[in-house]
Amino acid sequence: MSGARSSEYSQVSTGSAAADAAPERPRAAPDPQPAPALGALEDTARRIFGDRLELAQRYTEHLASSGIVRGLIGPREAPRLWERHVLNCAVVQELIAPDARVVDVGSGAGLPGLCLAIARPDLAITLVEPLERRVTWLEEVVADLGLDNVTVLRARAEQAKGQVGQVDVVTARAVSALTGLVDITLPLLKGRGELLALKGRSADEEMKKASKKFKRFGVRDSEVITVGAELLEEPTTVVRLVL
Ligand SMILES: C[S@@+](CC[C@H](N)C(=O)[O-])C[C@H]1O[C@@H](n2cnc3c(N)ncnc32)[C@H](O)[C@@H]1O
Repeated sequence: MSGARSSEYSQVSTGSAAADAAPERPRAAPDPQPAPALGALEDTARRIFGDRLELAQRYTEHLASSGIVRGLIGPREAPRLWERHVLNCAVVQELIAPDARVVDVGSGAGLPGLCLAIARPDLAITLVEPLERRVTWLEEVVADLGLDNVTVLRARAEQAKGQVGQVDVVTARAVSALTGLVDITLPLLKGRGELLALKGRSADEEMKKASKKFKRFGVRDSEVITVGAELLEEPTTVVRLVL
């Protein structure tokens, strides 16, 4: 594409913790940014990632450099990659059972899928992402980090059912409002498992609107959970639907 290279910055749903990451369309590719130093967050990050923290740092460097240059994340996100994105996503690990098979729908720059794969090498994670440019970036990062528990699948969620096998948990962040998200994610569970949708302040309202569809999909239990409150200034809100 000429001059005005099309850019696909990570867009986030209204009211989410990362709501300020609104899409932008600059005329030229933005400059790479230095990965933000952990600083005061180092202890927290060590508690979340343990001895995998160096891998998380390398991932954050990818986000700040090629992730920004190639339009997967907005340049204004660079200074707050840790608290708004990487740590905020990684704390969701506490909701996932050991050795679970996880599908992250609409992974974009690997949020939350890559954060979970780094924090939890026991998980088998498939990143489902339709856009080629994002898939290429994800494959490069997965190879560089040596994450052998990750598969990258170029597909829309609606097409992925036959390709992902049995799934225990589907994750999604900033892909769609819950009422649309249930349509594209719950079929992947084939009648058994959980959706963990990372949401913001709109979680309760989204749950209310989507609840009309729950019976149709066999949702047995639903709740809005806050995770990471003891670790993060701004904890993560998760909608959990159990089939
Ligand atoms: C706003 S981005 C969010 C990316 C990442 N989850 C995050 O939180 O930064 C939405 C992503 O969902 C992907 N997407 C949109 N519709 C999808 C679908 N039907 N199935 C799978 N992915 C989809 C887009 O290509 C994009 O990468």
